[in-house]
Amino acid sequence: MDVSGKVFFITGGAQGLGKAYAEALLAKGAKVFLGDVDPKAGAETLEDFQKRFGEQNVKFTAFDVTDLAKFEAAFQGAVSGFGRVDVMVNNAGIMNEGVW
Ligand SMILES: NC(=O)c1ccc[n+]([C@@H]2O[C@H](COP(=O)([O-])OP(=O)(O)OC[C@H]3O[C@@H](n4cnc5c(N)ncnc54)[C@H](O)[C@@H]3O)[C@@H](O)[C@H]2O)c1
Ligand SMILES: CCCCC[C@H](O)/C=C/C=C\C=C\C=C\[C@@H](O)[C@@H](O)CCCC(=O)O
Repeated sequence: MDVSGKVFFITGGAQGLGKAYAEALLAKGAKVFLGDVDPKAGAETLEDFQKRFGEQNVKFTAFDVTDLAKFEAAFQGAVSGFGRVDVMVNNAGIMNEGVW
């Protein structure tokens, strides 16, 4: 699949699977908006990716996906900044393997 130039909005993108999806997509020429509730991890990931893939190709905003107003503001920011969102990756979530 050719993702070059496509815009991806990835929640929970500061670390783990969301970060890995973002890295793979950026390496293939996509543009990525990262959202995450963790501002420190998000800022670190943003700095790393902007250095490697270009400042204009990746953006980050800290927000909790359960806060609808913040979620909508971030999404509109991504649409305004990149011109559109092509693919939504609803990755943020909680997995409690320890209690299974
Ligand atoms: N890792 C696995 O083996 C596995 C398997 C099945 C499903 N999943 C699912 O995949 C997703 C990612 O898993 P992971 O292993 O990368 O987890 P992870 O904990 O490594 O990363 C999750 C990221 O989401 C962020 N996040 C958590 N709650 C948030 C919220 N309310 N709003 C915004 N950001 C939030 C965290 O800050 C973190 O950066 C989760 O939904 C998880 O349940 C993972
Ligand atoms: C060739 C043009 C390249 C332009 C690149 C441009 O810089 C890309 C920007 C991409 C996304 C920007 C998103 C910004 C989002 C924030 O404004 C938003 O999330 C803030 C929400 C604030 C709030 O109310 O919580």
